[in-house]
Amino acid sequence: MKNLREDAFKIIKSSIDFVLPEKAVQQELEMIDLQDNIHIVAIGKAAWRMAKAAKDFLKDKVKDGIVITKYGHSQGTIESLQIYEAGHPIPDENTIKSTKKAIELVQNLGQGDVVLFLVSGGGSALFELPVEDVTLEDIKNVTDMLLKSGANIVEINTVRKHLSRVKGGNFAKLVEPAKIYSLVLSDVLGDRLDSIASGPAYPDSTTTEDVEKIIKKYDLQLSEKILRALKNETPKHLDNVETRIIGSVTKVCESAAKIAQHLGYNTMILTTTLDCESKEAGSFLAAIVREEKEREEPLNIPCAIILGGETVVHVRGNGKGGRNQELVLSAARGIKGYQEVLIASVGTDGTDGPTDAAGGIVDGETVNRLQEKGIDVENALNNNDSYHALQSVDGLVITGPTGTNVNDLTFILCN
Ligand SMILES: Nc1ncnc2c1ncn2[C@@H]1O[C@H](COP(=O)(O)OP(=O)(O)OP(=O)(O)O)[C@@H](O)[C@H]1O
Ligand SMILES: O=C(O)[C@H](O)CO
Ligand SMILES: [Mg+2]
Repeated sequence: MKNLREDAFKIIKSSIDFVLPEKAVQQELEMIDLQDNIHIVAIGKAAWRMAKAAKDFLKDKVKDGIVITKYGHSQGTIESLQIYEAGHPIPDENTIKSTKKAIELVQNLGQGDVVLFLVSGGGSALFELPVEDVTLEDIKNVTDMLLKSGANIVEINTVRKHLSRVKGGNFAKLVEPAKIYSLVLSDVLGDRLDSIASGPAYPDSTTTEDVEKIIKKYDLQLSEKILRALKNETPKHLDNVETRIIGSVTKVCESAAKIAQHLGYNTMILTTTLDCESKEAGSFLAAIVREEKEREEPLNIPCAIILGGETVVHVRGNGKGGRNQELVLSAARGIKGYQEVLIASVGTDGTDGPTDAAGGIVDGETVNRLQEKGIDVENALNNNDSYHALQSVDGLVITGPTGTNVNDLTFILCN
């Protein structure tokens, strides 16, 4: 007899453990021949763990460095490094303050110096100094607007890059003539290096014309001042950068599949590039569950069907939630009444939207339980209030910050 819920938590925990940054950072550093006097700059939700791994491996070769991560994501001091925490997903004063410190650290370096740049998702909010005339308040407003617009992360970052002195390759320019080795933990589908954390040390493939298209597509209401600032073009060529990807959503899907197999499920990775609306992904997953229960297709049961990616939410209500929570709540509608089924979805960083949950988990009883509590699923979805709905039926997955960030893992278990 399988306990699907227990198995789901095992799959979540073990597959996230598998993509923690330590091993990946070390393996990569073993292959690069770095001299002494290394300067570390680490940004993103996984910055602390990446920097700690680098310092533990390189030891006294590290001269100095700086870590900029989200509030609650650092785990103490690291010798020779300054540690900062800042606002995410909306940048704040500490974002600007710590970014200035990072610039101070690198701007007077010479040709023989090396910056080890450790990049992870979340970096866009945590590493920012706006172009002239644009204020932190402006950046906050534009970020909020973009995050709620339904634009995907590549589009969001296309706009952000053109308002920044560090994004879109501009940081690499500030580091010149020193060299940058960049190790990247990818949370962008397709691992687009100029999008991950808005590519501070990668030649930017997006242009001011792309920005204009995005503004039109999402009907973004921007002031004259911002529109003028968005005419800044980003660097298209960089000579001082070498970049390597050390982890991605594919890896977390592969490890989830391995664990599910080990737990006795027939297993399939359906996609590693799920990118539609969260609610629609939920409906689609429910349809797959029904197919399994009615016809045992595409896999014989017990089965685990695994998806990786990053769905999007058009936030229209004023509730609390995240894309993973919204996905499973939507899915709950389509699996109502089915026994021995489960759908889970989590952000591998441990935070889904502006909530303390990593994601959510639902089964065939979820909708009935919500009804008993007097909660209407459609209302909750319309108000983007998946967090409170799931909370009332023990449907939240809470891991705390995990120290990694390789996008979202979603899976179905059927027995
Ligand atoms: N009430 C809500 N319900 C559903 N989704 C929401 C809600 N409020 C915000 N969001 C979504 O949460 C997202 C931001 O949260 P989160 O930290 O999970 O993003 P992220 O993409 O993982 O961040 P990063 O990519 O910078 O690591 C926004 O894109 C927004 O669409
Ligand atoms: O920080 C960001 O821009 C996103 O997490 C994508 O990397
Ligand atoms: Mg992310």
